[in-house]
Amino acid sequence: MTGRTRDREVEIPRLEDYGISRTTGFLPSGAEGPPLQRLPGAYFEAWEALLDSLQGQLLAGQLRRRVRQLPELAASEATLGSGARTWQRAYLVLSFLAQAYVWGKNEAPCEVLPRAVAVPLVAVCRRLRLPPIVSYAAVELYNYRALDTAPLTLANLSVMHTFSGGMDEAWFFIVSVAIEARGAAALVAVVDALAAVRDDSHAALEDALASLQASVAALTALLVRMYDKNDPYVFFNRVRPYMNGWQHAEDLPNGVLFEGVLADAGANTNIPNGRVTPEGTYGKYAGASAGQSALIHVLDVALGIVHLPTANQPTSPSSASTPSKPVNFILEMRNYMPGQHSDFIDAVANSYSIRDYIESLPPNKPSSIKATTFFNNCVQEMKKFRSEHIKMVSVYIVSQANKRKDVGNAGVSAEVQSERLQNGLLARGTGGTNLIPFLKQARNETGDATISTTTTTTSANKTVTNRTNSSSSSSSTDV
Ligand code: HEM
Repeated sequence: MTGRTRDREVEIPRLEDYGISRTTGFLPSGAEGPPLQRLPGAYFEAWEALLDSLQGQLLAGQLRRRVRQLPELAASEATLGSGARTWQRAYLVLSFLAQAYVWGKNEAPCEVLPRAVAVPLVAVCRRLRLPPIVSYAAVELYNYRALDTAPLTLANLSVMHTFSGGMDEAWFFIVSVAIEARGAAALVAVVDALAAVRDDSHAALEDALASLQASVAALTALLVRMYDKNDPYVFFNRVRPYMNGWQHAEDLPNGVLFEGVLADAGANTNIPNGRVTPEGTYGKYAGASAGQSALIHVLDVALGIVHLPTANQPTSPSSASTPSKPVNFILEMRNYMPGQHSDFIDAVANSYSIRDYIESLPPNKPSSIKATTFFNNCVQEMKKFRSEHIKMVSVYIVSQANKRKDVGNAGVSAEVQSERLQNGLLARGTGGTNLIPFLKQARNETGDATISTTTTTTSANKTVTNRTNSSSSSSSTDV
């Protein structure tokens, strides 16, 4: 051990300790198997049967009535057992029913979630350490099914549930699942890179970073496959409404009342965070977003990419002169991941800093420059991923929002309309973010993690400790 590589031993997280697979990453697999396609036994049949007919019930305008008629079933170890898959399946079923209930189909949203769904949903979410609303885990991680025994690629994936019943929505989910599966190799590379830092092994570090770069490039290649089978009009008008939450929803200003969820249950962090009433507790939660993918967070943390709170932006026309409080959307999304997965992000953050290690290498040595180049290649790939993602958001959200007739008020110039859209009217993100400026900030912050090859080190005897997130950051919004 040399002082240059570390000043004290820190832990390198083991994937298996966090329920993460070396082949499927954050997607459930392994000894407990893939996600359950149905809860076992007859007890939960009423939930499953209603989910089976979700689209039909929504179209007939009957879903809400049917939810109100559900029996009050208990979600506990006595009914769900102790294995993770039953709890994950219960979360998927209940969060889909809740989401469909609240938004309906071309109906006004409903503010009160009946106790037959609200109470078990909160119980299940407490167990999984998730908020009681549909999330990336529900629509992606716990929702996939392999068509065959082959690896989880786009050619072998299917999803079990959608809200619209359409193929565009299925493809929207499938692309993310394929990204998660391909991301498994990136997670392995991150852990290998941390071990290489511990061992002060340049060769191992270069191997790990090369693998990481290739993986991130593959994620971007998968991302752009979105265009193949997800039509932007269908996505914007038929799919995206069901991804919405009720943290900043104009038509649900109080959030949603979780009927039967009472104050004492609120001690836990995942419980509705709003007003308590005799009927239940109000909660305000963001909707489902791939910003909740732990994979991207791990890559950011491993590369020393730091995301700052989003710069002040007005959140609605009426508040145009009163900027909103800055929010760190990306950090907040860690509350919307299964607890084990956000624990893993923390464990990577608390392990060695790959970036600090490379910055501490002796300057101008070919080996230092080589390691820096491998590292920067990874950062550049992450930046490319975010650039492609911004283009995609422009196609799927900004352009679609621009086409909506009600955006173009007479007398408002096209320029002002466009600016309004960009600043978060119809183009507001699922989680209520001011969309494009926020995404550009995240992309620019990614670039900030680049290490200069001319100033590879600050001092030859600098020690590498656990992560300090030393990257400088900008909130510039150049395109
Ligand atoms: C039609 C395709 C997509 C659209 C329209 C879209 C839209 C959005 C929007 C609106 C946001 C802002 C946050 C929010 O409020 O939700 C966001 C964030 C994000 N999305 Fe997507 N997204 C798409 C596909 C994906 C995919 C497939 C991934 C990768 C798994 C992804 C990864 C992310 C990440 C990591 C963020 C957080 C911001 C960042 O870290 O740069 N998105 N996306």
